[in-house]
Amino acid sequence: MTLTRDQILGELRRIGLPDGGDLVSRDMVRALGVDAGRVRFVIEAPDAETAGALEPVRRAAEAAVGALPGVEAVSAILTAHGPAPARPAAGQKPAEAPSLKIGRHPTPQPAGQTGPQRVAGVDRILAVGSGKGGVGKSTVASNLAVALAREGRRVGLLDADIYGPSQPRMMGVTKRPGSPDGKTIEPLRAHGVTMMSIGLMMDPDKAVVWRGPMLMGALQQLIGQVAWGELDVLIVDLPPGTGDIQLTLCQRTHLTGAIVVSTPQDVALLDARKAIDMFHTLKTPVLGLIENMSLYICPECGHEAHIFGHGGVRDEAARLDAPLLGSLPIDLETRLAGDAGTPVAAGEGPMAEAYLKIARGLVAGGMA
Ligand SMILES: Nc1ncnc2c1ncn2[C@@H]1O[C@H](COP(=O)(O)OP(=O)(O)OP(=O)(O)O)[C@@H](O)[C@H]1O
Repeated sequence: MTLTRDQILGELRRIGLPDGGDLVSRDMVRALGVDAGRVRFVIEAPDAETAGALEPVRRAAEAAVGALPGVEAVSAILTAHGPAPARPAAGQKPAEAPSLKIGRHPTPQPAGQTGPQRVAGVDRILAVGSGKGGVGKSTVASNLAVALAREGRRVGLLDADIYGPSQPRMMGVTKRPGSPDGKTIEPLRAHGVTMMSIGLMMDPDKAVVWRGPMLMGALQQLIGQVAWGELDVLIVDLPPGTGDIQLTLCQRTHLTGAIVVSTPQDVALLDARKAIDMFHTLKTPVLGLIENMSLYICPECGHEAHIFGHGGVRDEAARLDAPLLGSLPIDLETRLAGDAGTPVAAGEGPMAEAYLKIARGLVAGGMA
């Protein structure tokens, strides 16, 4: 019998909390992943103090899920996401989550401000782009963010992929961000990364039909209104291609540079070249290329197959005189981990190592 999420949530519903309710009714379970007999989930406490008191609950949750038939291993991680937002005083209306009002137009640059601006408290901003969709740009962005956080950097991740925001799923975050003061948006925290996605502000069932100026307004809000805090690096996951978002970001925000992700396939490379040309035109330095889905290693026999071609990204990097920052194989665990909300870089193994290596390279090069 295959294990289901519902079975696991059923067990977790039986784990009571010291101050009433249970793990599920209090919405504390995040990133629940079931992979064959292996179950992973995160228990998210509102603050460090509560998390400290919940260790017996975590152990009880692990034991209860571990006792289900078919479960081979359970890993429950307890996290705390900073101090809880201030409670409204008696009689005061609770602060509403801010809305990124669709249709809002970008504000013009204040008089005297020309060219790309820095974001207060943020040392570096790296844009992760691609020419073609589906090459793994968001996967690379989330894993790099997590790997950099594991290297001790203070990392932010902004999902600016307006048409297909995937960071909430990949980072295992579903909560709507709050705004205690009604002006700034409180970002969320996951896997050591401060994150915000346009996807968390929108109705997931509604298709987005925004025109350029609305997109620019939304991007401006995400960068300027989110309380990012002090960051060593903010990673921006761009939509694929060369559209309004890329243009606005490069023209309005001071970027350290761009990283372009591509598969070795010719059609992907052709589009990657267009993205690189756009960054050059916008005077955004291209810091390097990352080859994703570079090869497939058969888990049964170890045979290596170059499904999307071979060497194309390396050649392109050489042509551009830009570094090849890393080559990442097609890897089932990467896909499963992304779908389950815990990027593969948060765990152990060759893929986590590969991402850590890229992260160390960026830190050593002063880019992150
Ligand atoms: N190295 C990899 N091995 C296996 N699967 C991968 C790898 N990289 C990405 N994927 C999977 O490929 C799919 C597409 O990845 P992702 O969403 O990161 O691409 P993208 O370039 O951001 O796409 P889009 O721009 O269209 O949002 C996802 O299901 C992801 O888990």
